[in-house]
Formats: sequence, C-alpha cells, structure tokens
Amino acid sequence: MSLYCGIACRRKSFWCYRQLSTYVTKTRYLFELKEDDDACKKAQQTGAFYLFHNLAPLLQKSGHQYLAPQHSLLELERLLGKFGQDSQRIEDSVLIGCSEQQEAWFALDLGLNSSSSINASLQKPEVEKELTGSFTELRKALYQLNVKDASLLSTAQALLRWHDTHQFCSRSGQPTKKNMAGSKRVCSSNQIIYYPQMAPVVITLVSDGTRCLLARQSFFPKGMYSALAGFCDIGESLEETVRREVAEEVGLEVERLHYSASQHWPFPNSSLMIACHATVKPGQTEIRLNLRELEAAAWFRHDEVAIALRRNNPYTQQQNGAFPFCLPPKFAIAHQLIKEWVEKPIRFTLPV
Ligand SMILES: NC(=O)C1=CN([C@@H]2O[C@H](COP(=O)(O)OP(=O)(O)OC[C@H]3O[C@@H](n4cnc5c(N)ncnc54)[C@H](O)[C@@H]3O)[C@@H](O)[C@H]2O)C=CC1
Ligand SMILES: [Mg+2]
Repeated sequence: MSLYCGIACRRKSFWCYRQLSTYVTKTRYLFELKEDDDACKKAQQTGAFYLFHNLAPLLQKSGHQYLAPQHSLLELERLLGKFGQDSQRIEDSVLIGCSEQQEAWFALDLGLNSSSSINASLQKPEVEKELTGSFTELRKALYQLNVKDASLLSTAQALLRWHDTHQFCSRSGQPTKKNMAGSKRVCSSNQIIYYPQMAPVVITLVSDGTRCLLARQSFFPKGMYSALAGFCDIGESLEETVRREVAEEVGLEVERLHYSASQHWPFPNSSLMIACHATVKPGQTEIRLNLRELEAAAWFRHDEVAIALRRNNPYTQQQNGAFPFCLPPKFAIAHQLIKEWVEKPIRFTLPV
C-alpha cells in the first residue's frame, strides 16, 4: 500500500489516482463508475460479470465448495446471441465492486423480465447447460461459498432485487430508469431519484453471565438456533430496539449492551444487521416465549455452543440427526456474534 497523500486532482479521468493507497484508488474508481455512465459502460468492456437467474446465482461445484464463475463481456454477448437476445440486455447489469487492479465486477439477472430488451427471460436449463453450472438458491449456497463470494453475491442479489421491485415511481406511477452502474433510479417525469435501501435490524446475543440465549423461527433450517433479531421501528434508537425486541420476543429485560459489528443481509430484503451483546438482570432469566414471533428459545451453556461452532454445514449435519442444534453459517453475523461470545469475555459499555 502506498502512502495516502490526500490530494485529489482532476485530470483525464475524474480523479488522479497517483500516490493514493490501493483502497482509496479503488473507492474513487467505483465512485466514478457510479457517477459517470460512459465510464461505467467502458468499464464493462474489460469487466467481469456474475450471472443470476431469478435472483439465484450461477455456481459451479468444486468438491464441497461452490465457486462463482465470472464471464467477460464477449462471453456474455456470445451467450445472449446464442439464445436470440440482443446485447442491449447487458444494460440491466449492476455494478457490485472491483478488483485491486480496477477490473469492474457486474451482476446480471437472465431470468427476470428485462426493462431494456423486449425479449423474454432466458430459459434456466438451457443456460445452465451452456455455462456448465447451476443457478442455486443463495441462502443454501452460503454454507459452501468463501466469504468474498458470499459477500459479493449477497450485494448483487440485493441490488438486482431492488431494481426489479422499483421499476415505477411511487409518486407519478411512471417508469423509472436506472443509471448504468445501478446505484440509483430516476423518474423521468419528475426527476425524483430513488436509491437502494436497507432496513436497520438489531441482532442481539443475550447472556446471563454464563449462558447465552438462542432462538429459532419456524422457517429456519431444522435444528438451527440463532441470536434474537428485530427491525428498528421508526423513531427508535439502536438501544431502544434491542430493549424492545428482547422484551417482545422472550419477555426479558436487557441490562447492559455492547456493540459488536454490522453486516448487510440480503434476505428477504436488504437489511443492515447491527450486532450487539447484551446481559439480563441477574436472577431474571425465565424465558416467556412470544409464539407469534418464535418457535423456540432456550439458554445454552458455553461448552454446548463451542461444540456447535466447530461443526461445518448444518444442512448436512442435521440430516443424520447426530447433533441437537446447529448455528447460522460462518458468513452470517449471528455466527460471528456467537463465536465472539465463546472466544472472549465481552466488556459491556452501554447501559440501556
Ligand atoms: N445475518 C444474520 O446473521 C441474521 C439475519 N436475520 C435477519 O433479520 C431480519 C429480522 O429478523 P426478524 O426476527 O424476522 O424481525 P422481527 O422480530 O422484527 O419480526 C419480523 C416482523 O416485523 C415486522 N416488520 C417491521 N418492520 C419491517 C420491515 N422493515 N421489513 C419486514 N418486516 C418488518 C413484520 O411484521 C415482520 O413479520 C430477518 O430479515 C432475518 O433474515 C436474522 C437472524 C440472523
Ligand atoms: Mg425477531
């Protein structure tokens, strides 16, 4: 990494990248691609594309792992040509990142109805055969993807879903048009700009000092338990949401709070997960389950949770019935929160 000089001068390109750190250079490049449609279109020529079909990413199996293949613009044009589609469809792609060498990464959904092409969506089996991969449900694939691909595909899925569901202006009812990068949509009749949104959600690992509280919703994979989660209500602070959600879901009063980390989560719509540790008042540990929200909740000992953390893929582990419960995938912030609790004592900083 070179030294960050902090001086940005305008030259041929939007920014002069000389002397900036790799991270700053990358960030400025992505900013330029979001602001400048021509620069973004140019970046597609040397860029790499991740393909989706109805929001399921194209994956290839390699042993126990899934790999997310990249395709060049040329390969994509050839594919679209083969299935009778024009390359105009590539304009539906969204920018999702770039490499340190400034190779821009895009995502394109071949299954969703395209706004820039009159042709219908591509047939999944034919495309899978042609590309020697399969369009796989992202939630399931998360257990077998590396963290970089899991994160990239999550961003891509969230952005593709947002564009698919925001094709019309909620004020005028007229169609909105995306910019080349897909970082916004604009209504041509009134110029209202729409930006992709995330709903803030708190996820809290409650502890009584020696045990932690894990819960499950009925739609979780069989046997999976996680930390308590809940959407922030309008007007609430993070602390107020934690306090309300824990009271609502398990009938306990949170005493102290410690912020841990945050994560974008694409399911079922984009959320910003804000992860916290919390303690309950000593001696006040009796769970009163809210059955409208949760199927089950229980206190788990440190050693039980430590064993569950060491298991790999709960989808396969649970099927042979060998384990009483399992935890969310490594990539999920719930997993990180639980791991943090198992590995080191938490210093509680915030009273609620
Ligand atoms: N990344 C991770 O590790 C984890 C992520 N999660 C995510 O956290 C999110 C929230 O967890 P829940 O327990 O379901 O929340 P919750 O406890 O707030 O209950 C969901 C209910 O809240 C209401 N609600 C209020 N605002 C909403 C909004 N903006 N969008 C949707 N529903 C809203 C709806 O009635 C909905 O049925 C879920 O989307 C889930 O996917 C949950 C656990 C782990
Ligand atoms: Mg909840």
